[in-house]
Amino acid sequence: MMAKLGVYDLAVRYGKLTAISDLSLAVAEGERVFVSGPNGAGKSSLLSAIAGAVRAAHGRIEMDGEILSGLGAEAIARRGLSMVPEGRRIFPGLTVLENLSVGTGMRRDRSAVADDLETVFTAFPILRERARSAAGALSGGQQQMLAIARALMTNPKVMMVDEPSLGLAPKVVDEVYDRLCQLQALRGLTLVIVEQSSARAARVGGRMLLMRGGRIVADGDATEFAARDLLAEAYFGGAA
Ligand SMILES: Nc1ncnc2c1ncn2[C@@H]1O[C@H](COP(=O)(O)OP(=O)(O)OP(=O)(O)O)[C@@H](O)[C@H]1O
Repeated sequence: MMAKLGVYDLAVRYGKLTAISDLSLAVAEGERVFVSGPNGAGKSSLLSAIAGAVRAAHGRIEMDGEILSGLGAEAIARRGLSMVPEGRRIFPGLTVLENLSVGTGMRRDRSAVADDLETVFTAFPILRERARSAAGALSGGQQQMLAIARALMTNPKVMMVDEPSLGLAPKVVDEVYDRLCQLQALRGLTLVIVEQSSARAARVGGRMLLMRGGRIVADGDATEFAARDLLAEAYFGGAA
């Protein structure tokens, strides 16, 4: 079967620094894939290259067999792939509604935009309640929901989320993942999520990739990684 998302022999460089090398990856439609690994492993670079936010030095990226590499970020988003960047990057001075409307300008199907707005408000009722509030006045968890909701406004088939847990309390992280999983089920989304915690990934469930030095060094079910990390913690006291 053709992969929903295919990455072939990808390399990303920043000047002399190689952030990603020889990376290949196939993600099936509807799959949930966690990407883990230490700081600097290349997780954000992988997502950014797929989304067209950074240029690949070489390699090929395909969605549904169509080549995405070389297209700009907006063209890629229009084809149904969107990214929620690390640190959320919402516009704090704009209202929630204005934040959600950013990026819908490129779409001509206004009634579909209204439908998508309704869908995200149904998925995140708090955003409907706070529609006229400044985004900067939302809590951290609500800002993360807004960032996810904004990415949904381009009606993606594949969504990538860079560290949704960052800076959030565990209970809030639970809620963010509950919403993400609901949305995935509802829309048949394919999800790629950067998540440092194997325990968290195992709890949510899915496949997990471990990156190190710009490569994928392990690929399996998240529960296996969590079990391994627990074992390492028991032996080495948390140095996993
Ligand atoms: N814009 C950039 N310019 C130069 N070097 C960069 C840039 N972005 C990332 N790097 C470097 O590329 C390597 C991979 O970084 P990347 O952010 O992709 O890793 P990461 O696994 O997402 O790490 P983190 O968890 O810290 O975000 C690191 O050595 C980083 O310093």
